[in-house]
Amino acid sequence: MNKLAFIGGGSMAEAIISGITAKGILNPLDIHVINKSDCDRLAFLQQEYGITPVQQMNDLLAGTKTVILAVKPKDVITALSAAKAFISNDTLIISVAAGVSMDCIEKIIGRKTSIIRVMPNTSAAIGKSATAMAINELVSEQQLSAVMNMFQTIGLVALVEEQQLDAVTGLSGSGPAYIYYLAEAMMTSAREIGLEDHTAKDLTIQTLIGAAEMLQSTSKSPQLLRKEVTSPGGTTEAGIKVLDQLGVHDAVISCIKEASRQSKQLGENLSEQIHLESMRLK
Ligand SMILES: NC(=O)C1=CN([C@@H]2O[C@H](COP(=O)(O)OP(=O)(O)OC[C@H]3O[C@@H](n4cnc5c(N)ncnc54)[C@H](OP(=O)(O)O)[C@@H]3O)[C@@H](O)[C@H]2O)C=CC1
Ligand SMILES: O=C(O)[C@@H]1CCC=N1
Repeated sequence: MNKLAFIGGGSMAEAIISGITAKGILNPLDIHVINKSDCDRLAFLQQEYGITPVQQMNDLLAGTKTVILAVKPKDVITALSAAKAFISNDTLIISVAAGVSMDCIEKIIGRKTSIIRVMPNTSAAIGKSATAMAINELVSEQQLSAVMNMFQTIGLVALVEEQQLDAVTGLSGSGPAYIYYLAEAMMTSAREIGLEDHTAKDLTIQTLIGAAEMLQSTSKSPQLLRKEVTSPGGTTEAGIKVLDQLGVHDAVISCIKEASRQSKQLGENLSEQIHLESMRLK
């Protein structure tokens, strides 16, 4: 891969760019990025990572066979409609857009091409993304291997079926936000019970890192690890009792199911929009 084109230079594009430039797998100048209108953002990405900002879609897609679609689902039709004239049968489209099916992408560009749907998360910025990807039947072994390699430089990669991507989105695509939500609550409580901000922050972060690394490095289940922290009649038991009374376990399950449902909904909304547009043109 000698040129990589990003349609959309927002948070997710930055996380991927940050991760792959840090690993040096591509010359930053070979990463070309276009936005809808935010030129300041492109200038920032250029200054921070050395990418090449682009203003016109034909310039973005000239001389590349690999495009990363990194716009919000609601912007996919406009973005791909502007791109489709410059997309050929051997272009590989890598889409990170939540919920947007390969079928929708093919309908918008009006042809079949290789498509890889990828659901990374923003921890890609530090090489720690939990990424899942699904491929269509036109993706060659060489394309899959190149894209797997690229995303493996920014974290763990799992290959899944396309219909599993909504579940992935609810779990690990949105997942960092759930952990930040927990961290916010831990830090707020720490301040309220008398700790300095910097101490609360350091202890919270180290507790999250330590717990995550314990989960990764031992074969013990989360339940067993939790039991090991919980002394009968002790502090943890008192705290967890409150979480149970407040239904936090069930709330987390509902949260992930709802995020996954919304991923599906975003895809359905787009599909409906494409259908209405095709009826209008008839
Ligand atoms: N953020 C996350 O944690 C994750 C996001 N995703 C997915 O990644 C995608 C992007 O999300 P995110 O980066 O957060 O969104 P952002 O809003 O941060 O970025 C979207 C970018 O797309 C650009 N854009 C919009 N329309 C067009 C267009 N027609 N042509 C070119 N560029 C365009 C915007 O440019 P401008 O500002 O000029 O309008 C903006 O820079 C979404 O589909 C989301 O589902 C997937 C996994 C995790
Ligand atoms: O919130 C969103 O829609 C995107 C998809 C996964 C994470 N962020």
